[in-house]
Amino acid sequence: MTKQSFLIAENLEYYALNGDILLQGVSFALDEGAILAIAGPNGAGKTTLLNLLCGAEALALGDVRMNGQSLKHLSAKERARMIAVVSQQEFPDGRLSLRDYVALGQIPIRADRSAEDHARELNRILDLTHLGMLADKRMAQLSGGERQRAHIARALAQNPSLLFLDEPTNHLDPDAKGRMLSLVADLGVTVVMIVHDLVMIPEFATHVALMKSTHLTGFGTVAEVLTPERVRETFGVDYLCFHHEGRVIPALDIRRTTVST
Ligand SMILES: Nc1ncnc2c1ncn2[C@@H]1O[C@H](COP(=O)(O)OP(=O)(O)OP(=O)(O)O)[C@@H](O)[C@H]1O
Repeated sequence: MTKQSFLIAENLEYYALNGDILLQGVSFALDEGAILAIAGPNGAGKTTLLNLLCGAEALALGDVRMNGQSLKHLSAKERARMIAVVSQQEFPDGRLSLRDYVALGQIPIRADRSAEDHARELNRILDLTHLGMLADKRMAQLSGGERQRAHIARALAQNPSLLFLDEPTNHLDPDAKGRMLSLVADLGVTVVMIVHDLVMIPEFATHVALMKSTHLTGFGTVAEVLTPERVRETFGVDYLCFHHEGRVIPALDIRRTTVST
């Protein structure tokens, strides 16, 4: 018997209320522990796809299966024990302390551990995300980058087996960006994230889903999908690869746009 993929998307379709197609014919299979970067031009349908995969929006057609179970048959409680999501629309109560905000992530798994174990795990996550020193600050007092790290820490506190992130490096400076993506890549959980910065993808992702105008233009390993030809076809910019100290360093020539998106 062949091993079943951990996350399976089968012919996903989604429509706006006025009937416009927002997503069509999206199918892929991802193994456990893979890090999938979803990339594509603005308006391609990346957030729509992420929302369907995590169950935030109901599918018009198709199915999403996680660990063999259809998302349609999972209760909200079962989903919360499996999936954590950091969207672009996180508006926490500014009066909450950072520590209390991150602890909200532990609610779905509260019964799994003792209060002491939860407190210990919370401190570990605050350290891991370099937020320990800020734990008593109120959410309203944090900078944009600190708040973004807090959202990710809250998601980690949920101890998910599948983590969905919509542009996780938003507001982060280059050093914090690198540290956050390394952290996410080393978690050992399956991750699906929208990434705008193409040059980050080879450093942290194992797989790429390229999107354009409501559908996938490529799905596969980074080496298979992130090629100069496909990037030019999808984004209309030149994707260059430099060799430096035994590594391939990608770059975008954004002044050489070739097609409109
Ligand atoms: N509820 C909705 N009703 C109508 N149109 C929608 C709705 N949600 C999204 N759209 C449209 O669907 C398209 C895809 O939106 P989506 O947010 O998925 O794109 P995206 O690839 O995430 O874009 P960006 O990179 O700009 O965040 C856009 O043209 C958007 O205007």
